Amino acid sequence: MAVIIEKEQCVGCSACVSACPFGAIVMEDDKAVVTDTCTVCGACVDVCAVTAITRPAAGEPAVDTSEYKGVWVYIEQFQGKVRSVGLELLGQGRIVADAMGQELAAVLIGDDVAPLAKDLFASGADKVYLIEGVEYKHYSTDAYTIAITDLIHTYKPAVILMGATNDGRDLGPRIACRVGTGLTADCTNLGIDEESGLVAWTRPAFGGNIMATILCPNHRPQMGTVRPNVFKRPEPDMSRSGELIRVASKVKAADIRTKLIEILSLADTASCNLEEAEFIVAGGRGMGKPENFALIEELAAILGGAVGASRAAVDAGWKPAIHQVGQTGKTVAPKVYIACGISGAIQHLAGMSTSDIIIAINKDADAPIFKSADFGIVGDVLEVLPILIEEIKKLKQTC
Ligand SMILES: Cc1cc2nc3c(=O)[nH]c(=O)nc-3n(C[C@H](O)[C@H](O)[C@H](O)COP(=O)(O)OP(=O)(O)OC[C@H]3O[C@@H](n4cnc5c(N)ncnc54)[C@H](O)[C@@H]3O)c2cc1C
Repeated sequence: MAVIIEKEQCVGCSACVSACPFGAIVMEDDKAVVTDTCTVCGACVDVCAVTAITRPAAGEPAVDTSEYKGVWVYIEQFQGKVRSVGLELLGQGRIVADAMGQELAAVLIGDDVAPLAKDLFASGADKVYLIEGVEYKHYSTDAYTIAITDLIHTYKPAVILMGATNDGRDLGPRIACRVGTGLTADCTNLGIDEESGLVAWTRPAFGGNIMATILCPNHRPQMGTVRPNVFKRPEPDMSRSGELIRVASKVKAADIRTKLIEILSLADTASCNLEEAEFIVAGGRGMGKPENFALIEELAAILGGAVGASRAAVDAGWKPAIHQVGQTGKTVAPKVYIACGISGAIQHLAGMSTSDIIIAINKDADAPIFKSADFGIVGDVLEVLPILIEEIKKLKQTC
């Protein structure tokens, strides 16, 4: 008996090879392969970030799925402010919970964050599980993993939704491994599978060439990370209230193996903070060369927004991948999205079509982007952008 490696899921990072104390995992064609010397110690399972490795089912206790009830949303907060993705997921979690006939709960962890609970009730939560303590003041993998894993063992939720953010991508797979369930990472949609009543998690697969819908029938909780901006935040109803459940912290200082040295101000990274931005100015191949992105950056800075890029611009090395918007980039939903020299390929639209207002600048009047745009300017982006920048500067002076 050996651990099971799903070759399709394996990303070839070889973390499992390094973690295995018995040398029982080897790389073959850039994929991990397990050999007969595997003792099923689980060291590889713990380090696999994409949950490609599982322990064999034989001998494992069967999960009684009927014991698991309720839909949970992990609420990410930073410096005492709830991140938008948590509220977006509460909105969709409410729909899922209602369809399953179950309660919706928010999991809120931090130092002195209890006042945030009222916003979570207002956004649809029936319950808030609150874990407070100085050890949770800043996110740490160890403290938050221990806290949520313990909460799951105690209260047994049926479903857990997390943002596919840096923190959620760190926490989700780790917790899923600890509680012995599966995780669908980086979902772009979710709903209920009518036949089974299970959560149907949808995510791009095979490099974005197909959309896969994934079910988790045999293990609990059903877990997934969902990209920010996929769902709209629900309108808060401040008359709603719910049950606040305070849970004692079991984390000790010695459990936390990392030390926070410095928090870099968001101002330093504002231009690539696409998921939270209200204004995004994005450039594509039509910008012509990397130097021309200075216009995009200038307009974004004047608007206090972020800089986006199409995959063509990223592939050309004009902008780092962190700026890419689209199916294999970030999903964004700003108030205003200005697409400059971007044709409007379906894979780009997949990441920005829920923006409130889309403005397109393109020299080709037949470019597909105009079909999705609220406002279109047919013209050379290198002529239009300087005029736009000057006019907005003038407007700002008079306001
Ligand atoms: C599996 C897969 C995943 C993908 N994921 C993504 C993704 O996440 N994000 C993404 O963006 N793409 C993605 N793509 C690529 C996508 O299909 C397109 O190739 C890409 O979006 C095109 O980028 P673009 O619009 O900048 O370039 P082009 O399609 O080349 O369009 C350039 C546009 O600029 C206009 N133009 C040229 N010069 C000027 C000028 N001087 N002034 C004004 N307009 C001008 C042209 O008329 C044209 O419309 C993916 C593709 C695949 C197969």
